[in-house]
Formats: sequence, structure tokens, C-alpha cells
Amino acid sequence: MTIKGVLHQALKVACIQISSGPNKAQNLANARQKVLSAASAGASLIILPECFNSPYSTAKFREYAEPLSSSPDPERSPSFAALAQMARDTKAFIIGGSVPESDESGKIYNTCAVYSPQGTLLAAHRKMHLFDIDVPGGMCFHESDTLSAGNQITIVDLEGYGKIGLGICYDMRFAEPSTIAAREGAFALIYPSAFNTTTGPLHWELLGRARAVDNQVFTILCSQARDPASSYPAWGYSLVANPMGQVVSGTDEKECTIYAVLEPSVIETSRQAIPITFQRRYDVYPDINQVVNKKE
Ligand SMILES: O=C(O)CCC(=O)C(=O)O
Repeated sequence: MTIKGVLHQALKVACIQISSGPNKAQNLANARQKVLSAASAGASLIILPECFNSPYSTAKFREYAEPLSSSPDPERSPSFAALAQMARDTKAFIIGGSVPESDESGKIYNTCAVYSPQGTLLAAHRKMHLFDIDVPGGMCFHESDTLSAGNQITIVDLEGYGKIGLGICYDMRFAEPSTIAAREGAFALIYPSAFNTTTGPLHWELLGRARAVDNQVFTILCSQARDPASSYPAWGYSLVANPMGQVVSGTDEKECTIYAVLEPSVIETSRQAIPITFQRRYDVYPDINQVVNKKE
């Protein structure tokens, strides 16, 4: 049995758990400072949380939204320009959490931009599943009041390391895109997030570990830190789970940067030990990747 290498070399990742407030410039300065120190600590892949540049509020997304382009104008798109600059300054891959993105037709998306160590825009994932929930006595949130959904599964090639699958927060609840990314060869699934104190204790760690163990890949959940004064106190508890579904790095709800070194051999030994990769019964049920590829 041959296990195809999907991570080409060890990779140190940093997951930056910060909270965002109403002052965009301050949010960007805080993110930049944390990104620079993560790079000084040796991280080559640095991840920010969902809406790190703005309050997480449907009433605010339009005000904080920026156009996205491959050469962002610092006046019109200060957050995207700041992310590209962080990548250039640190020579690290940057997963830019998410930023409310405006398009020419006036729609707004919740968008994660990914930058190469040269500051080139490699990909942009528009949150595909909007967070519209109503839990009696708990959380009620309707992103679709102001946001539009993206229509694409995002798989990004990080040159020299391999591919990652990308989603934003609520996207992690949907198993299919993560499976598609893993079967396309992703070594990790990365979700910039801002869960909440209703669903966080119930499902956050469970989903992170489940996506890891389903797909035998690393899963990285990067949350906003909790600000008790905010109208949306985030859950926190950023984590890295390994392909066996074990949490190998984690934290509590406060501002913090967590680190993990992803080793290629961990994917290989997990797949060797529990060989579900080779035991699927496509004679009984379809391979979802074949279905998706046929449609394209
Ligand atoms: O899925 C959940 O329970 C939380 C999702 C969320 O907070 C979000 O998508 O921003």
C-alpha cells in the first residue's frame, strides 16, 4: 500500500487569536504586530481569524467592506493591502482571516484572502455557507441580511509544502467541501472563525476533530479572542488537530498565538494505521470528487 505524500516538508504554523473592535486601523495594527512576532518565532504559515479588521456584525459589514484586487490600493482596501505587506515583510504565507469584501455590483462577501511570501494574492475564499441560525434561548444571527454567499470550494497550493482546503467558520459544519479538498490532496483544512458562546461549547472542538479524523489531515481552527464587552463575544479556543483527531495545540478564550509543527509523517502513519483512504466502497456509494469533477 503506497501512501501519497501530501505535505512535502515540515511546516510551522501560527494561529493568531485576536479580537477586533470598531477601529479598523487599530485592528490592522494589532494583527500586524502579532503576525510579525509569529514570523520571528519561525512560523511559515500564519493565520488570522474571521473578520479580524471589523466588528462581527451584520449592521457593520458594509461600512468596513473593501474591494479586493491583486494590487490593492491602500486607500480603498487598507486591510487587503496590509495583508499583502505582512506577507512581504515576513516572507510567510498569510491566511488573511476574513474581511468584508465589496464587489462592483454592491454585493458584500465574507472573504478570506491568501498571500504568498512575496505578497501575491494566491486565492480568495468567499464564505460559502452563510451563518443564519436561530437557537431558542441562545444565538440568533443572520449573515444573509447583508452578505452574499460564495460559490466555490477553495483549494490553495502553498508552493513547496502542498495544498490546503479553506473555509470560513460555519463552512466547517459541511463535511463535503472538506472531503473534496482532502481527496484533491490537501494536507490541512483551515478555518478562520468566530464561533460564539452558544455553539462554541457544543460543537467547536468536535467539528475541528471530526474534519481531521474524517479526512486524515490536519485541521486548524483560528478563532477571534473573546471580548466580553462586544455585542458578539466570540468563543476563542483556537486549535490544531492532527490527522488522528488529537488536539496538538490549543488555548482558552483570551488573546494568544498558538503554534504547531505539521510533520508529513503524521499523515502517512495515520493513513497506514487506519487505512480508510483505501477502504472506501465506491461500488456502493459514489466518490463525491468524481461527481464534482464530472459537473465541471
Ligand atoms: O456554526 C456555528 O455555530 C458558528 C458559526 C459562526 O459563528 C460563523 O460562521 O461566523
